[in-house]
Amino acid sequence: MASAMSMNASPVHPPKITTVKALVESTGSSSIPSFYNFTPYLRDEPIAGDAPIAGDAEDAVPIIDISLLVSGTPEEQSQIIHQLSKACSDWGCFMVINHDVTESLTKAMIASFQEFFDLPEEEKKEYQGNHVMDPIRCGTVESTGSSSIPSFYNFTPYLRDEPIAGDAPIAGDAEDAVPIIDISLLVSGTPEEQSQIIHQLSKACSDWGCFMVINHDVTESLTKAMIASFQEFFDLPEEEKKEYQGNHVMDPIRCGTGFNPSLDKANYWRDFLKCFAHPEFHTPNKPAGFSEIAREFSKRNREVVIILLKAISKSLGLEESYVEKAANFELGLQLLAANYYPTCPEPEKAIGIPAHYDHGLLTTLVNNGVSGLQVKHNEKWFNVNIPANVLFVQVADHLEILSNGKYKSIAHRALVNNKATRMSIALAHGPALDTIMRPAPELVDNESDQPAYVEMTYRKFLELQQTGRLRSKFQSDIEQSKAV
Ligand SMILES: O=C(O)CCC(=O)C(=O)O
Ligand SMILES: [Fe+2]
Repeated sequence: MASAMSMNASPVHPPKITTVKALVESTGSSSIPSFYNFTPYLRDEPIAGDAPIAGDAEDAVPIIDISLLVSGTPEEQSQIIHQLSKACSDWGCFMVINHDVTESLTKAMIASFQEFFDLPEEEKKEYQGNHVMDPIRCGTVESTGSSSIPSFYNFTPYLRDEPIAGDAPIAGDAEDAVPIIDISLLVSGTPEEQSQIIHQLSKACSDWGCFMVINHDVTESLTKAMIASFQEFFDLPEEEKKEYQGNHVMDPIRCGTGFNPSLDKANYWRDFLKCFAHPEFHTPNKPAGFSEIAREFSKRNREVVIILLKAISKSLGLEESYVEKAANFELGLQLLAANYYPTCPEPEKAIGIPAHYDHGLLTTLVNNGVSGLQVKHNEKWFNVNIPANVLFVQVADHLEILSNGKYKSIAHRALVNNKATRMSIALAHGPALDTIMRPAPELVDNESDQPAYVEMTYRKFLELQQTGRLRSKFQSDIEQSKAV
């Protein structure tokens, strides 16, 4: 189901292998093919902040005396060419001295730009351009006189999708720490018990962004039947599964491999099947019984989520059907996704699903007893082992948007292992596709408090995410400033 992708160079696809499962079954080798090797891409994860600051570069950045290139002896010239080669390969930058861009000309240029910026706003407007190809273009970031920036400049929701893997330390297992919510007390507890659970939910959503739900109505036997049925689907001959291959995020049934094939750099060690389960129900018509089990499983999960959304609304100080109404949840998109991670001979090199945030309101997740899920909490990765009778629930992007950032969607990823095939089943419970989602005005409560998120429909959000444009919007700004 997953969402926030952060990789966007040209994809590298394995020749003619349609699923990781087929690959594993056909090779049985002890190393993984190079196009599954994720380690080169671990380097390009951070947008900001994680690398230490080593000091000023002046003493170290190479210095190139260009006058020697122009009028030096042949030895001097080749020495400078050697220095250039080292500068370009070691640093990617250098300082040029003794050139003909005179200091006085540079000073005059700076002074002249200063004078331009000092012109009355009206006069500068004449040169306002919007397109990177406009031959003259001036623009502005207005001073608001406030300590926060207007929401339409806020790129942080999109910056947050930075980490692909590996940067944060592993802090250990999360079971002892992830909050546990006894949903039966929300349904039939005393008023005191109910408000205690609502308080626990509020803490769980704001401190962690995830929690374990116990005593719910998705029975262990139903979950087991669902897992077994997905296993049968993945065991179908490749030819039969091909029928359900879909390419577009809006295809109601989609099976494939990877994560976001139009954006993936490396291949992910994961096959998937995704079906829209609500408002319309779609599933493959094989294996036998699959559709009935999937329908019941999706319905029961949805019932749990409705209970949780009511309690979460209350925990935000809103009336209990607030989130459901704001998201038009009656027509909400529910996506049933199964992830299949075969055993991997080199698990440290590959990744099942890179770090991402889910896009709905809440995600409910179960697995087949094999671990691999990690969540990021306080800048550390925690292993999450989901017990058989527990629904693991994650806060997703649209609850973050609706709560104006009070509750944040949680970064998570799936690692692979060399011992047992892992399967997880995630249900993304989202708003209706054409409902415009924005922060609840009640949670943007005073003048200085701006809505922290841009409004858009869930459909638009999904489409932008799929093309990588939630993130590349940010990158195009970098391109523009380079192009000036
Ligand atoms: O396999 C897992 O545990 C995580 C799956 C996931 O994050 C997703 O499907 O979005
Ligand atoms: Fe996810």
